[in-house]
Amino acid sequence: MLRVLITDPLSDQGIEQLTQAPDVEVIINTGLSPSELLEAIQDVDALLVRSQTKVSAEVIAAGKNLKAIGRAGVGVDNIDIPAATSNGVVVVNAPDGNTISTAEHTFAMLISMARNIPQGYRSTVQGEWNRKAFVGVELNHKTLGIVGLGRIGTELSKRAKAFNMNVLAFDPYLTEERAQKIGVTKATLDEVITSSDFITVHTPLTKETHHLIDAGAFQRMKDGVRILNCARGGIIHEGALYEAIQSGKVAGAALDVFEVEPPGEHPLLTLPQVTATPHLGASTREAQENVAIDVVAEILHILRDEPFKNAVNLPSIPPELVEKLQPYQILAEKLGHFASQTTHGALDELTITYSGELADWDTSPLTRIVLKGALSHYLSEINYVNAPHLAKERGVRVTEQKVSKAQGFTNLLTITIKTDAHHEHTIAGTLLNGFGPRIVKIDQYSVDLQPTGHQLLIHHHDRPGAIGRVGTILGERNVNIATMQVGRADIGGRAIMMLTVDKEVPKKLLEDLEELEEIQAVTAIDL
Ligand SMILES: NC(=O)c1ccc[n+]([C@@H]2O[C@H](COP(=O)([O-])OP(=O)(O)OC[C@H]3O[C@@H](n4cnc5c(N)ncnc54)[C@H](O)[C@@H]3O)[C@@H](O)[C@H]2O)c1
Ligand SMILES: O=C(O)CC[C@@H](O)C(=O)O
Repeated sequence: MLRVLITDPLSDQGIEQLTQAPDVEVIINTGLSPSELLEAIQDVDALLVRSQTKVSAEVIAAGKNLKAIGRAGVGVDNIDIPAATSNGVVVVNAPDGNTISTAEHTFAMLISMARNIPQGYRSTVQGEWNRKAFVGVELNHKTLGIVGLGRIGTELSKRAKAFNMNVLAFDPYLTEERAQKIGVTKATLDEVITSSDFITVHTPLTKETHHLIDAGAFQRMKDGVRILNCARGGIIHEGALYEAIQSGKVAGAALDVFEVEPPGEHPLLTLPQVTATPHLGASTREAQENVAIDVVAEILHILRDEPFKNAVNLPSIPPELVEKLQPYQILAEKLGHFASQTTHGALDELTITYSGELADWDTSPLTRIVLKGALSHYLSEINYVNAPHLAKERGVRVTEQKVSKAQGFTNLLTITIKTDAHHEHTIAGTLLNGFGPRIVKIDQYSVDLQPTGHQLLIHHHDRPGAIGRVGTILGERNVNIATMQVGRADIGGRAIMMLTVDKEVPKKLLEDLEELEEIQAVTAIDL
């Protein structure tokens, strides 16, 4: 049974998907203290959170069975991603489900700030009728500066244009072509800062964006500028914003997020120019349903070893590529696993050559899988999330090569492995239409082998009787040979036998085979 722990409030629709899954046990435990979380995480396969639960390195390390962390929403700054990666835990989020809600919320805050709606409401319910104190500004022809033109920034720009605003956007990944398509003006950060009447941030909180809008930036802004943050507390320096409002430079600020949440008795909240909401950007029925459904579907895919798309600590793969590469997954993993079992010593270098149709695709996901296969011989806690990280940590040099010719095959995946004991082996495999994965080459020998079960790779001299003697010894010890292939470099020279046997071959039997005069080496390989 797969155990999924939910520690933040999640929409019922998402939870239902889990409770209806016959292979899943759902544990809902919200509002846990850090020590309670350390206890609760111990034997679960997946953890589902929103933004409240702090998923620290300690929490991840305590999750001995933890395979996936799902974030019902976009921002994953409450999750220690490097710790998840090195522990082989996939982190998935639900990046699309709350985009519209957050863009609408930001726009709602923008209009209400321009027209002093919260201030006017507060005054009116207090019995005042003060029409002079709350004179606002129009949005028409004003400039909105957007920092971060991702999903939310883009949706916001559409709403701003509908109100006849000029939109300036700064995003390091924004091309001129995309800016034109969206209908915004591509700008530098400085242009956004110096030319906007309203400035809104929609970036993630990273080392680069932390305090991106600081005292220096406020000084360069237009007098009477209005500021919005519906992304993450910390992108705007709160102390500098306070000073800029006090000095009259900034006419208003609308904040949905704070550096520390809840902000408590925050100085900014004492200022009448500041309107605030308690991190409500994604708080609509629709957004919460969307993100819960999306993230639960992803978690189920991961736990069931099915393809998934929204991993934060894995590069995203376009669906059409997932479809193309999926049939190669078993081949890639088995080849990696095979190659590592044929060598002695610590893995030093791994060269993966993609030939034929494979040469035209982005094969980096297959490289992860080859690495996982190769390293699983050495490391038990390996998966395709942490495989590149663990390979790098151990100093394994990984090289990918692409060759359009595939030696007569439509596709060919070749792995060359070198160890510090100067062992080098090459193994190649292909995907045969209708027949699945096949190993077709071991070093210089051509073979045709299904990469499955217990295998014996025997290096020997090509002499009469050698094959018979191996068969006799195996038969005497009750080891049944299912298939056998022989390959040789030249008559009477070096040769290999590749045997598929029905059970694991005991070490003593391997040693006895090696005692035979014609035999040079015997390696048991489990695939
Ligand atoms: N208030 C809420 O409830 C709420 C809801 C959803 C998302 N969010 C937050 O909103 C933010 C944006 O979400 P999104 O879904 O649009 O994300 P996104 O990934 O689609 O967009 C982020 C954009 O920021 C850009 N960016 C990164 N670093 C930058 C930098 N230094 N300067 C300028 N641009 C930079 C990226 O290129 C990207 O285009 C995130 O921080 C997310 O956590 C808040
Ligand atoms: O869980 C929430 O409501 C906040 C979500 C939001 O901050 C996000 O980054 O997706």
